[in-house]
This record gives sequence, structure tokens and C-alpha cells, in this order.
Amino acid sequence: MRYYHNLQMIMDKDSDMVKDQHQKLSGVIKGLHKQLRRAYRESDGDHVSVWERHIKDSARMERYAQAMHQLATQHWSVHPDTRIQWCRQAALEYFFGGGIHLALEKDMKRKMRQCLSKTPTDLTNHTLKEFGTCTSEDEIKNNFEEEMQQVRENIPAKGHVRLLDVGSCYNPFLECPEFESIGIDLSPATQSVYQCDFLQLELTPSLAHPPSSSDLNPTPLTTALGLSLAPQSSPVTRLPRASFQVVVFSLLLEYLPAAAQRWACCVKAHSLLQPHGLLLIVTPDSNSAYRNAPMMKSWRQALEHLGFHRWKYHKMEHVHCMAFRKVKEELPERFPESVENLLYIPQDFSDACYDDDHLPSSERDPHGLANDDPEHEAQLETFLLLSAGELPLLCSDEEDDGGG
Ligand SMILES: C[S@@+](CC[C@H](N)C(=O)[O-])C[C@H]1O[C@@H](n2cnc3c(N)ncnc32)[C@H](O)[C@@H]1O
Repeated sequence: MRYYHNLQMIMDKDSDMVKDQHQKLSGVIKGLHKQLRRAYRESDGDHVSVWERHIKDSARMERYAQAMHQLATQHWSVHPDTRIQWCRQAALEYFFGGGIHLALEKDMKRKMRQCLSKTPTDLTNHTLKEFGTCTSEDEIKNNFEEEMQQVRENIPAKGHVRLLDVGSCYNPFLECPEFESIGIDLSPATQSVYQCDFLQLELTPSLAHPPSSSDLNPTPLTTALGLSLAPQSSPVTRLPRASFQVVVFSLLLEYLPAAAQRWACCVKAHSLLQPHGLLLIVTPDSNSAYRNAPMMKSWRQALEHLGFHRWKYHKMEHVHCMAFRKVKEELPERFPESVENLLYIPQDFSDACYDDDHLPSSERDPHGLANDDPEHEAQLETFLLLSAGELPLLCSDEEDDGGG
């Protein structure tokens, strides 16, 4: 009896220590996000200078990287790594489970409905641009068959799905055999991740001969992209357009304090993707599916302006998971004014989350452990604290095009 009592005490103590450490680690994450947002707010919108100062603080970014790595691999590893698994499953369903085919078929039917419901005089410049000169059902079907054939030829072989994980930290997709995963991060936590500031990444013209999926022995992606074999020590400063089939932003966008920076990342992702490629976005939110539904709708609109179509959406307990497919090859020439503001996060509007001047400054409180957050500031934090454990499906958007 006494033995079990002692064992219980040891276990309680252990569990307190784990909780304590968990809180410290999530404090490092939370502290950095908060400091960045505060700096941005005080800069009067000058996100460029804020970012320049931020990326000089390599010691702080390294602390963050280690904390994130530890949280993800030690504290959350007791549960399946669901955000990563969700991304993996989405990409597999899309490329190998008929997802892409269904999505294109839906596009074709939509075009057919819209195009055929118009009389020739209704076909304004806009609709002509959108639907070409298709005026008959047969023509639309033929175009679809041609496009489908091209898509089939370009579907990557398993093992060669080219995936760019932005803000990768520890390259979790390296363990997925279906992908050729390139992880990039401001401050890599592991050797396999390339150092890269995605905001400053230059885009070069597409490769004349992109690594081919029909090729039995395609050139390794790193070779094709001219990347070094020593990732961490070799910053990536440029990448060719249209060289990836999947781009992942897992817990990336909310790190960036300005909506304009989030927008810049999405624009870049569009350029880096091949036609019909997938942009996978995971963002924290421990509220119910409906609480931030307007924000998700707004993000969707932003991405649609860029030429993406939302294919799949799941609200899990602590995160929103979204898959957008690239449906237009070229970016539009113009965007609506202030379109970037569509990519807002609740903290953008909240004065309260900066209302902590009475607390030690982040310099004096380098781990951001002060427990001062108002509720809405707590999305990532709750996610971090509750861990990405079991993330049951709470909501899936039936209106999306085929992804369930
Ligand atoms: C919350 S962590 C997410 C890590 C990982 N993706 C995951 O889901 O566990 C955010 C990561 O984004 C990285 N990051 C932020 N801005 C970046 C940028 N402009 N370029 C590259 N990485 C960036 C940070 O260094 C950090 O490692």
C-alpha cells in the first residue's frame, strides 16, 4: 500500500515537473510572438524595420527554435502529431486518392453550368476571360479531358512529392516517405533544416527541366534546386518558381506580426507551387469552430484573390487545418486595396494584449513567462499548453471542392 502511495507521489511530482517545463517552453514561444507584435504596434506600421531588428536577434530565435522543437517532439509526442499527419493525409488524398481528379471534375461542371447558362451577350469580357471561348458542352468536356491528361502525367510518384515546409523548425515531414521534403526556417532547430528567411527569399525563373515524376530516377530535389548538402550552415536565399507540389505553413502565419507579411508569404507560396499544387495552412485556435469562422472566411477570400481554391478544411480541437489548391497559374495583375488585411489574426486588433507595460519588459522577462494574457491572446498559447494531443474533428466544410 505504502509502495503505491509513494509511487503515486513520484508520479505526481513528475507530472508537475513536466507541466512546469511545458509552461516554460510555451512561455518562450509566447514571449517572442508578443514582443514582435508589440514592436510592430509601436513602429506605426513599419514592419520592415521591425523584422530587420528581429532577425538580428539570433540568440532569441535560437532559444525559440529549441523550445519549439522540444515541445513538439517531447511534450506532444505522446500523442500522434496530428497537424503533421493531417497535412500528410491531405496531400496523399489529393495526389493519390482521387482528390485532384474530383476537384477538376467539379471545376468542369461549375464552368459548364456558368458558361452554358449565359447567352452570348452575357459573355462579358470577364466571363470570356474566365471560361475562354467555351460555348458548348463538348468543348468544355474536351478541355477537361486534356487538362486531366496533363495533370495525370504530372502527378508525382510516391516518394517524390516535392514539399516545402516553411517555418519547419525540425523538418517533421522528413519522416514521411511519400515526400521529398525541404524544410526552411529563420532559425533551424535541426541539421536537416535550411536556414532561410521566407520573407526575403528571392524567386528565380522556373527550372527548364523540373525534376520529373514520370522519370523512374528523378534528380533529387536538392540537386535540382542547387541546394547545398549541408542545410543548416547554408542559407537558402533563392528558389525557382513552380518547383513544389506542396507548400506547408504549419503555425507560421501567426508568428508574423503584420498582415502584409502573411500576405507576402501566401503570394510567394503561390509562385513556388506548380499548377494544381497544394498550400497547406495550419493555424492555432482552441475556440469552437464557429467563434473565428469569420476569420477563416476572410483568409479564404484572401487566398481566392491569389488564385487558390479551398479544397479541404477541418477544425480540430486546437487548430484550423486548410488545404488550398492553386487553380490559376498566374497571379492577377491587380488586387483589391488593402487585400492583405483579410489575413488578420485576432491579436492584430487587440490593444489589450499589449497592455502589459506594468509587467517587466521582455528584456527583463526574456522568457515571456508573465501570466498576463487576455483570453483572445491565448490561441497559440492554449494550443501549446493543452498540446496538440488528440485533435478530434469538430467541423469540416462541406462546400469545399471535394476534400471533405
Ligand atoms: C510555431 S513554429 C512552427 C514550427 C513547425 N512548423 C510546427 O508546426 O511545429 C514557427 C516557425 O516559423 C519560423 N519562421 C517565422 N518566420 C519565418 C520566416 N520569415 N521564414 C522562415 N521561417 C520563419 C520560426 O522560426 C519558427 O520556427
